[in-house]
Amino acid sequence: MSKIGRNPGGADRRYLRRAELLREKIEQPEMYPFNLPAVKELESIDFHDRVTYIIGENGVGKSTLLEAIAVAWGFNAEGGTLNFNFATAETHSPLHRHLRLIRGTARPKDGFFFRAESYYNVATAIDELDQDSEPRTRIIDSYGGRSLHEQSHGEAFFATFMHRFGSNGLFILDEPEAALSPVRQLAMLTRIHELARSGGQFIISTHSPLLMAYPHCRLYNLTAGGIQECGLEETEHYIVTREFLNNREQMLERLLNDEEE
Ligand SMILES: Nc1ncnc2c1ncn2[C@@H]1O[C@H](COP(=O)(O)OP(=O)(O)OP(=O)(O)O)[C@@H](O)[C@H]1O
Repeated sequence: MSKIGRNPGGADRRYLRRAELLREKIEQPEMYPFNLPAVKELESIDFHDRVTYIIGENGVGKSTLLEAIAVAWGFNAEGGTLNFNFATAETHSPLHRHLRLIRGTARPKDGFFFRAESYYNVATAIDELDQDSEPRTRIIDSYGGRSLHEQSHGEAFFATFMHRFGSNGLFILDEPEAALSPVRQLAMLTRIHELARSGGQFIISTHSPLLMAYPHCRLYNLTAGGIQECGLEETEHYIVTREFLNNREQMLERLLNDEEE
């Protein structure tokens, strides 16, 4: 079992310090989500005061872990702020009931659980809540004023990060790069920096080597062997991307193994 590194000494500005798995209460360890390799090996995970990245192969359990942390904190399983409580499908795992969250002394003033896969449902929930409300109390105004459904996926995601995310917030983001161009991903790094400097704490699951490049961070790699802390340049995402950009011709030749047509 792995016990993930503690934060070094100094002032602790984290809202969420640690998540611990309460293994003794698990009744069916052979069932999802307890049978996921990353969960099997998890004991506790310490969060960075600015950004904690959760990375790993498709299907390793990143969304499951992030969702459990978000739900244990009080967020809606399908995403949004702490005020959202809609549910289009009850598909979230019971992992949150087996997590103990160790909170900091400071309380966040803002927060958002963003998950790319169900952001459509958040957009619908906002439209519905705004349908009968006074113009001056419209929720969408805090997202930039334009229905998220009337924007492209990338525009809607980006409007949320730029307008809705505020100071002193806890932000849990599951694959926020899903619809963002490389330029927007870089702009998102700037936004993360602004928010982190004004008291924001982020937990981000991502496949993007651009988005995982924020330097004030802790990066955890979920693998079949458990969870390992690593540096950006040790990640497969960084290594494979660099290899490809530096040796595109050779890699394509190997990948496509072209025969005369
Ligand atoms: N409700 C469920 N019941 C059973 N298995 C599930 C359920 N939801 C997800 N899984 C399985 O659990 C594993 C982890 O899924 P999860 O979505 O957490 O992976 P991920 O690391 O976020 O993947 P990706 O990078 O593709 O988003 C997958 O093999 C998936 O098929």
